[in-house]
Amino acid sequence: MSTLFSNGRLAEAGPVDIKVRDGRIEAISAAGTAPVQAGETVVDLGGRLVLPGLVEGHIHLDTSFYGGKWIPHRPCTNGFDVRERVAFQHENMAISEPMDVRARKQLELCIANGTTAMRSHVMVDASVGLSSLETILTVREEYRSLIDLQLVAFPQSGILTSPGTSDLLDKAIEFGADLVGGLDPGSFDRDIEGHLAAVFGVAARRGVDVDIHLHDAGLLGVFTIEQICARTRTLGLEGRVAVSHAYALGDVAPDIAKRAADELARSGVSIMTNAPGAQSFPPVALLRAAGVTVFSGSDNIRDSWWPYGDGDMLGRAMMIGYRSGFYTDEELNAAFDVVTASGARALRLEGYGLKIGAKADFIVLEAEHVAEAVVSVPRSRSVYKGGRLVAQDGNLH
Ligand SMILES: Nc1ccnc(=O)[nH]1
Repeated sequence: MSTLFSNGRLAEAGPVDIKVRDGRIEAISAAGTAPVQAGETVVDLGGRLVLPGLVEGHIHLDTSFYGGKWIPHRPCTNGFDVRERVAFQHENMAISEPMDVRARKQLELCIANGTTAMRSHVMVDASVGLSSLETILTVREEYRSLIDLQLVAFPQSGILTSPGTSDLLDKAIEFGADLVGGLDPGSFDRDIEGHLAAVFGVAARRGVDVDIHLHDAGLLGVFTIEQICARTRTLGLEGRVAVSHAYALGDVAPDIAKRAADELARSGVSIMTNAPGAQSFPPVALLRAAGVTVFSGSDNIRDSWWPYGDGDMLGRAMMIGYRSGFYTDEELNAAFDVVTASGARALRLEGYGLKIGAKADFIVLEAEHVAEAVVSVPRSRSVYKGGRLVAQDGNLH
């Protein structure tokens, strides 16, 4: 089965025809030159810009209440406190719609905005066991043709301070999770080496990648990053480990951030940031210049952590650029890279990009070029997954 997408515009190559067969890009040629085969479907892209599918690299499908009733945000009582936020999360989940209903709504929002690949953290701890993972695995199956979804077994209640979690993380991988996660080894479990030994133990035993939540500020956070880098290199996991949030990199003096960036680059450890509200956040340009893969995600969409989030990774690129002070075309292109090619590298996506042999996952919208798309965030888009139209102008097809 083949489709010819005629008269599209690639960011770097001008007007093109894109031939798609069995979900993959078979050929890209100058517009008007591709021969139309008998029985082939032709889709005229009308000169619009064709961009690769957006990569949602960090989301919590199990804990959002997007699409359900509005639950007002509760601030922490004494400054940002992960333990307190997790307690609020438990309370709110108890009064929300069923998890599968909420997860579907969130997935559909993201797909409609052009996300074609996603990494979601799913709570695995003594309180919920593997039940959240079981639900999200079922939902993943339903949406298999619309989105590629990786799941991280995420110890939201710590590992050492939540007895049984270490074994649960291991079981979660057997059960279908793709990666193992972690959470603030220093401030939450108060035992950096013990926590990391558990996380990397699962990674080594099960042969899975790692993605660790690290909200810890300042030098505690930087020290934790150094320990994560050391373990990554010891196990030869370069390119397979991510630190999410890494607020600390935005707290410390530039020379300390630069040294950490060099360590991250040499260890092949990527950094995820969502350009979070009032939190300090990693210096994206400095990290990229050092060779660190920086990727992004919505993180929380309408949940106990904050009321924001719309599942639009192009809008997220704008926020990253805005908070980073990115103004030049080169900088705006860098913000776009964070939500596309860098995301694909961090997630180790197979067949990503607008090239021959890649999956035909792309979005089509009205913009002169990438830089303009990042600042204008056009709402009107067509989203193609494996060459099939899956969403149009914010609605699933
Ligand atoms: N940003 C976060 C969302 C959910 N859980 C966390 O630990 N952190």
